[in-house]
Amino acid sequence: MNWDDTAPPTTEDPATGAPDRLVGADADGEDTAVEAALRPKDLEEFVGQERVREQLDLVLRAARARGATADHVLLSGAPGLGKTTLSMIIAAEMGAPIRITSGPAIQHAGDLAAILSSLQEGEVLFLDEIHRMSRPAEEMLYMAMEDFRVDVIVGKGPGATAIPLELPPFTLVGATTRAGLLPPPLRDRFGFTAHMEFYAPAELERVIHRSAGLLDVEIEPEGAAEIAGRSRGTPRIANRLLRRVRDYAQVKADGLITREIASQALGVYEVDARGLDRLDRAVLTALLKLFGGGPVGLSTLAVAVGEERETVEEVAEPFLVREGLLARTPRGRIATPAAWDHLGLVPPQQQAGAGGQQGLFGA
Ligand SMILES: Nc1ncnc2c1ncn2[C@@H]1O[C@H](COP(=O)(O)OP(=O)(O)OP(=O)(O)O)[C@@H](O)[C@H]1O
Repeated sequence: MNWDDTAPPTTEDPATGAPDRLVGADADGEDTAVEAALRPKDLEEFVGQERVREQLDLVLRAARARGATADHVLLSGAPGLGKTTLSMIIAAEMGAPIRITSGPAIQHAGDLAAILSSLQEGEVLFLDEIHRMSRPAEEMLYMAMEDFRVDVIVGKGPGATAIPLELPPFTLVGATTRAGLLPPPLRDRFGFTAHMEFYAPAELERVIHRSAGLLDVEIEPEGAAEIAGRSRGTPRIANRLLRRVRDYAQVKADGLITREIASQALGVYEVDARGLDRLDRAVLTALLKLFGGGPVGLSTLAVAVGEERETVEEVAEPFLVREGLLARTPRGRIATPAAWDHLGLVPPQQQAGAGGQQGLFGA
C-alpha cells in the first residue's frame, strides 16, 4: 500500500488483502460490538426503505391476524443497508425467537439439517449470504421451505437411506447482496422479496440523529447533514463516521458536533465531501492526471496507484461508478466530467478528436 505514508494507519482484511476502510460497507470488529445497541427494534424505528417497510408490515400483520407463521422473506441489497436489522425486526414483530447463521457456515447438508431440526415453531431463521451455501444444503432447503420437511440421508452408497424428518413451521429470512446469483428454484420459494436501496442523505441524517441520541452525543442538524453526505448511502458507514467525529469533537472541541467539526474530523480521516477516501481519490487522480481521463486498462491503472487489480476493481470502482465519476467501457476505464469537477481539475481541451490516448492505454 503506498497511497500516502503520512496517512492514518489502516488494517488489512486477511481474506482479500484489501484495506479495512472507514468508508467500507462491511462490518469491522468495532461495528459488531456497537451495532447491537444501535439497531432499530421495530418497523416504526427503522428509517427509510418506505416501500419495503410498508409491504413487510402488511405481510407480518396478515400472518399475525391468521395466527400463522410469516412467509419466507428474501432481502437483497448491498452490505450495511439493514438486512440483519430487518430480520431481527421481523422476529420481534412476530414475537418469535431468531436464529442467525450464514451461507458459508453451512458447508454440508447435515449442518443445515441440524439447525432446521432444532428450530422452535414460528422461529425466524436468518441466513445471511444465502447465495454462498453449498449445493446439497441448498437442495435440502427447497424441501424444508416448501413442505417443512427434510430427508436426512443415513449411510453411504447403495445402502444409504433417506429418513424423513418433520420440521416445525418456521420463517426463513434469506439475505444476499446479489439476488441474481440465487438459483430460480430457491428464489421462487420466497413469499416476499424485498430489494433494499441505498439511503437518501435526509434518511441518513435521521439515522445519525437517532444513533447520536443512543450514544449520548450532542449533534447539530448541520453536523448530521455533513456526516450523512459522506456516508455513501449506507447506515453502517454513517454510524461509523459518527463515532469517529464524536471522538474528534471530544478531543478537539467541547463534544458538540457542528458542521465545521464534522468537516474537520472527516478531513483528518481523509473522507471527502462526497464520501471518497484516499484509495478512491488515488484511482481518480491517476486516471485524470496520468491518463488524461482514459480510457485506460484496469491493470495499468492498478499499477499506477500501487494496488492490486482486484482492489481497484472490487474496492474502489463500484462506488466511483455508482457516483457517476468513472465508467467501465470495453476500451478501458474513463473518467466522467463529474470526476474532473470533483477533483477541481480541468479536462485537457477535448484532445484532438476525443480519446487520442486510446491506442496507448486501452489495454
Ligand atoms: N433503516 C435503518 N435505520 C436505522 N439504522 C439502520 C438502518 N439500517 C441499518 N441500520 C444500522 O446500520 C448498521 C448495519 O445494519 P445491518 O447489520 O442490519 O446491515 P446488513 O445489511 O445486514 O449488513 P451486512 O450485509 O454486512 O450484514 C446497524 O447498526 C443498524 O443499526
